[in-house]
Amino acid sequence: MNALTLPDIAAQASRQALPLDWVGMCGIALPVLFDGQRLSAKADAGVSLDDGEARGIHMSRLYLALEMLEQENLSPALLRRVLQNFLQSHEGLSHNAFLKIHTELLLKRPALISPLAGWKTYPVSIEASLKNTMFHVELKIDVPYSSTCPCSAALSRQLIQQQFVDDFANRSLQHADVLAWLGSTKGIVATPHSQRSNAQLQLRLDDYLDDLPLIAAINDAEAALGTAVQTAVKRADEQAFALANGQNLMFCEDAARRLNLALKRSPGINAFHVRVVHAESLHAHDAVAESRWNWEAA
Ligand SMILES: Nc1nc2c(ncn2[C@@H]2O[C@H](COP(=O)(O)OP(=O)(O)OP(=O)(O)O)[C@@H](O)[C@H]2O)c(=O)[nH]1
Repeated sequence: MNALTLPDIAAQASRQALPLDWVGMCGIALPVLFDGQRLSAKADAGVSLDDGEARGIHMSRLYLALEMLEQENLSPALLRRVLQNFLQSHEGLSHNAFLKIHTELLLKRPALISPLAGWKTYPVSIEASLKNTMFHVELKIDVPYSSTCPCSAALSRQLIQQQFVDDFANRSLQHADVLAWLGSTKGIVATPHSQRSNAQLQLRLDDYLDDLPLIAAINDAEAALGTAVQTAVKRADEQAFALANGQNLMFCEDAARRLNLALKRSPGINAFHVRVVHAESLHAHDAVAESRWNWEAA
């Protein structure tokens, strides 16, 4: 076979001269480093195709630039360098570059009482863009937690009171009888419904941060919500969790307001959009609340 020059279709002129907003690849598998951990990730890498005459971009150049992510901890500076590389390798074709990395953070969390700990995953997306030299980073983080309905708790308390009236009407109260009653199923004749819930945080970062504040944002969100889902659990931990939930009744509106206040105080965040989803055990549908701060569509 002759040594032929390989045809380069991307370099041909486009039949329809038209710029494109985003061209690239989605779902590229790659390992990334964060906080010393190697994580399995999927990347979407793209550029704008501003030269409407050009047939296509050079996908392989974007793909190869992602190698920069393998050896260095994820940081705003590293993301910016990758995006700069996208643009340098598409000089004359593209003004804007985009990179989205989706991964799962693995954090070790202590039990509430026992000296145990276990791992929890947090789905995370890091979206970086370089548009006409303007660099932006946005984080998306899912934080699971537990919520107990305050309305259901009040209705349950009323039923417990009613049961007490039924069982103790016209009787002199004896401490031992009341104590035994409280320890029986009649003492908790109704239980409020509670649910595994999810806070979806979208955070726009200050421009010149050294680090991605992923762990700080998760910690701040969990502290604000109060009843993060647990990892290793012994009975003492479960009892402490039951108490924490009983002292932390919340509607989805309460959760969204708490997150709003907490994230405004969280360093490095200059805008956010929060969506909380309570996967109700009362209904087959969810209760949802959203809150935004400094947030306009990008
Ligand atoms: N632009 C573009 N390339 C595609 C698409 N689907 C697959 N490719 C392939 O991506 C491969 C890599 O493209 P390039 O980066 O242009 O490869 P190359 O010409 O060998 O690399 P350079 O010499 O650096 O331009 C090519 O073989 C393309 O056919 C597509 O929809 N658009």
